[in-house]
Parts: sequence; structure tokens; C-alpha cells
Amino acid sequence: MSTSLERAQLWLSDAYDAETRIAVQALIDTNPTELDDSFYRDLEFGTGGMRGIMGVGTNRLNKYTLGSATQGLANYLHQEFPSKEKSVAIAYDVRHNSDKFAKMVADVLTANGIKVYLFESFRPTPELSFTVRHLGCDAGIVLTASHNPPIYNGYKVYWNDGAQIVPPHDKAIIANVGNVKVDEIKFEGNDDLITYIGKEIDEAFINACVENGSFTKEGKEDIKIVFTSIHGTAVAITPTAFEKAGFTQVHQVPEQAIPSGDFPTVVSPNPEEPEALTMAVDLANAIGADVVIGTDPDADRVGVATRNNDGDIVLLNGNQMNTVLAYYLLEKWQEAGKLTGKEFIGSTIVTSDIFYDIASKFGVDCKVGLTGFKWIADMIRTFEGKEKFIGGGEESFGFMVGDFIRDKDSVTTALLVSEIAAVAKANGSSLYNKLIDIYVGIGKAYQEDLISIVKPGKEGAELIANMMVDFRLNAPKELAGSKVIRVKDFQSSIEKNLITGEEKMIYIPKSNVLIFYTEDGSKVACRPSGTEPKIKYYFSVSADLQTKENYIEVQKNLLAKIEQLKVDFNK
Ligand SMILES: O=P([O-])(O)O[C@H]1O[C@H](COP(=O)(O)O)[C@@H](O)[C@H](O)[C@H]1O
Ligand SMILES: [Mg+2]
Repeated sequence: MSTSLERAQLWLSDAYDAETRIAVQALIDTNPTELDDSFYRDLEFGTGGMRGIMGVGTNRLNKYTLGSATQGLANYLHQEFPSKEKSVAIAYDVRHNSDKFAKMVADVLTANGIKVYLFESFRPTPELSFTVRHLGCDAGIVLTASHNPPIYNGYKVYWNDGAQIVPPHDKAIIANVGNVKVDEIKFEGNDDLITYIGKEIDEAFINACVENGSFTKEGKEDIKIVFTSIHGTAVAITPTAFEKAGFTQVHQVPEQAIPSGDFPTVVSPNPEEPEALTMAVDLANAIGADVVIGTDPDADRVGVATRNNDGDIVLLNGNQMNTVLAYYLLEKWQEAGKLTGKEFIGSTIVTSDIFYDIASKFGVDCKVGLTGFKWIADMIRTFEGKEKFIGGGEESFGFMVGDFIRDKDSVTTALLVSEIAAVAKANGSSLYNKLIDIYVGIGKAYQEDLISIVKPGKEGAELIANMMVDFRLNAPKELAGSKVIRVKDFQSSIEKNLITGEEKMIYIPKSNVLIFYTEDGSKVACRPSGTEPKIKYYFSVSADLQTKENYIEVQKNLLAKIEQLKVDFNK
């Protein structure tokens, strides 16, 4: 394997433009650490596409890494569909360079004779997934790094069903990308092959979201909602969707309705960080709102906060939000007589096990995939025509309602969660109480939490890899005073019962993930993030819950248990 310096020297050839060569030379001359980090590896497709810091280098997002990825995709499309006229839809978010990168990517495709539908300005990621299906495209691309910091950008790739690519397509595209030499990238586009899209698609998309995310008008004029797009793409769509769905009291956070790749009013534009919703919560307190909803820059993630029984606004975690959403959808399908036993909800290995309880209550299946909504979308494809997908989610903030969009979708989710809150309020309850009702209904309360430890750069990646190796070599025997009785290793595809020694195969694709189960029912999953330089630990605990009145006490104990569990991992 060549060194970072050798790899960097290749970028000094004439095949690269002058600006790039100057920047690479400057790294070689003055910044060995940055040079190493920029060139020590190639960017890869992770959980949510290819993401990287913008800059020169093989491990950075730039004209050449995006160019070769797109040339590889074009080559693969020609291989897969040799005789048909091909088309690709392209969207982009509000980040720095996203618009320029989108046009550049469009040029590479048209230079390869592929027709492009390019959004005229920024749009949500779920709208792109919808568009691929709506226009019958062969693939789709979004230029976005989701909620990552402003220095990042990225490239999400969708196949013709509107789902992000999984094997074999991702591996095949990467293999094609690996064969692309820089002078083979066709940068000279053909504008005649570009069709700009916008308003008509927005209308179709919003109508589809409203149709799939609305079951009733009850309470929609009485619920007060604060919505923030956190400087991202949802601003162009979600307020209209709310209006069309019948909500009349939606208040936007004005400062955050301004699109900006600097995300100037937040530390991180990630609704999973409570700080990202501070301004929205302040506004909600000022105007007495019932619900707070915030979306990430590419509007696939959505955070929801609601009032607890003391009137304080509390942030629901991803599992709690997904619990309420999945349960409501199942209730609606049941009421409509649409549950036949051939339906399923989707989850991933880091989703709370409450999804199994909910599925069994309604007599549907709960399918489990690897982390990432692309694996939930994969289930829909696999069971298409045989079993019907109702909805799906995981630990992270976001949900997928039905199969018309094959990625998590904050727009439909925002409508649905607001409807649940509206109906609850109209019946003297609340979103918060709906969650507790579900726990009481299944006889068990759940609590989850997540720690993400950031380890940046090449050194960080090595540290994280070593931490996972260490967990395998020295697996914990006890967690928070309870014996570890079962371990699932998704890399070796083996589940081991530590009491009986029995081993079982795990039948989902391999991934670097470990899950430990303790005697008292706690579950801890460990995995390196596939989108950011982080290692993640997911905690899930549960306890019996018979009455609503006991919830606060039970929850307090569960939270204390999670704190105990965290001690072993927070290093
Ligand atoms: O970042 P997004 O909004 O595109 O979302 C993507 O990445 C998240 C974080 O993945 P990881 O834990 O590997 O960092 C996943 O949970 C999510 O399913 C996926 O769609
Ligand atoms: Mg996102």
C-alpha cells in the first residue's frame, strides 16, 4: 500500500486542476498531519452514503472524489441497463458547495449520456427518494452531509426504488469507482440533457406526504406547534405540508428559517442534540405551544419535544418517538381492517426491543436489519408483493411511513406526530401520555440512551477499531452489577449464550457491531458510526409497568440503571 505522501504526489499531475495541485503542494510542504489525514484512505460509502470534510485528497469531498464516484456510477448504470435511456434525479442541501457539487455531478452524468433531473434549488433528502420513484429514474443522488458539521459534505446514492444503495449495488459501484482513472472522469457536461425540476415535484411530494401522514382532521386547529428547519431544506416544504394537512397554528423559529451552510444559531444542526432545539423550545415556552418539531439540514431526521405532565417541554428520544408512531399507524391499519397477518414494521439492530412487543400486540411481523434506513428500505424491496410495510424506525431520530418514500422522512413524520398530539389533546390527553399508555398497554416501560464518543481523523479511526477489537478480546462479564449472559457479534455472525455455551448463526449481513445482554434484561450495543468519526454505545433497559401512576418512579429507576451502565463505557 502506498503512503499518504505517494498518494498525494499523484495529485500533482496535470490531470488535476491548478487550484488542486497548489493546495496539495501546500499540504506536502507545510502540514504532514493534514496531508496524512487527507490521503491515507479513500472515502467509502458508510451508513448514510459517502461523507467527508471538504478539501483536497482521496479522503476528502472534492471535485475529483465526487467526480470518480459519479463516473463509477455512470459506468455501472451503463452495465446494468445497457440498452435503455437512463435518468438520474439530483437534489442538494443548503451546505457550502452543495449546489456547485450538484451541477458538477450532473455534468459528469450528462457527459456520459445520462439524462438528469436536477432540482432548481435545495430540497429535502426524502423528496429526492420520492422523485426517483415518481419520475421512474434509474438512480438518485443527494449532495448532503446530513447533520454533520459545516466543514463536511457528502453524497447519498439511491437506486431505482428510491432506496439508498446496499449490496450488491454499493460494492459494484465502489468496484467501478476503483477502476476509474482521473483522466477518465468526463467533466464536460451536456446541458441539453438536464431538466430542472421544482414546483410540480414539490406539489406531488407534499400531496403524497399529506395523504400518507394524515388520518383525521381532529384537533388540528387546536394544537400549537413550533417548527424549526435549523437553517436546512425543510423550510421549503414542511410549512406548506402542515398547512395542507389542516394545522393552523404552526410557528416557525424565524432566525432558523434562514437557510445557511454555517448553521449559525446552533452548535450542531442535529435535532438529536437537545441544544439544537433550544430556540424552538424557548419559542414554545413563550407562546405556550404543545409540541416542538425540528429537522436536520437535509430534512430526513426529525426531533420532537412535547410537554410532560408537569407542563415542562421534554425531548423524546428516537425510540420513544418511533414507538408512538408505529403504534398509531398499527391502530389505524387495524381500524381500517387492513391487518391480515401479512404486514410488518421495520427496525434495526439498534432499535429498542419494544418494537417486538408492539408488533406482537397487533399480530404483525417485526423485521430487523443493520443500522441505517437503507436496510429498512431493503426489507420493503425484499418483501415487495408478499408482505406490506407499515412503518419503520431505529434509535436515531427519524421514521419511514409506508413505502412511497424509501428513506426516513421528516415531512410525513412531522405531520403524523403532530396529528397524534392533536388527537390526544382533543381527547384530554397528550403526546407524552400516549407514550405512557403504550408502555402500560404492553406491561413494560422502556428507557434508552446513547453515548457517542468522538475520535477524529486517522488516529481516531484506529483507536475506534482497537476499541472494538478489545471488546471482543476482553468482553465485559458483568454490566451494572448484572451478569452478561448473551453476546451477539455481527462481524462473526455468531450469537453466543454464555450460560450454556450454545452458539447460533445471525442471518443478516456482517457488520462491526457487538450487542451484550445481561441477566436483568439490559442491552448494550457497541458500534463505530458509519457517518461520523465516533464510536456509539446504545443502552436499553426495561421494567414492568402496570399503571400510569407508577411511570415516573419506574422511569427514574430505569434512568439510574442506564447511568450505572454508562460508567463502563464512558471512557
Ligand atoms: O445521518 P443521516 O440522517 O443520513 O442518517 C443515517 O445515519 C444515521 C447514523 O448512522 P451512524 O450511526 O452509522 O452514524 C443512521 O442512524 C440512519 O439510519 C441513517 O439513515
Ligand atoms: Mg439527515
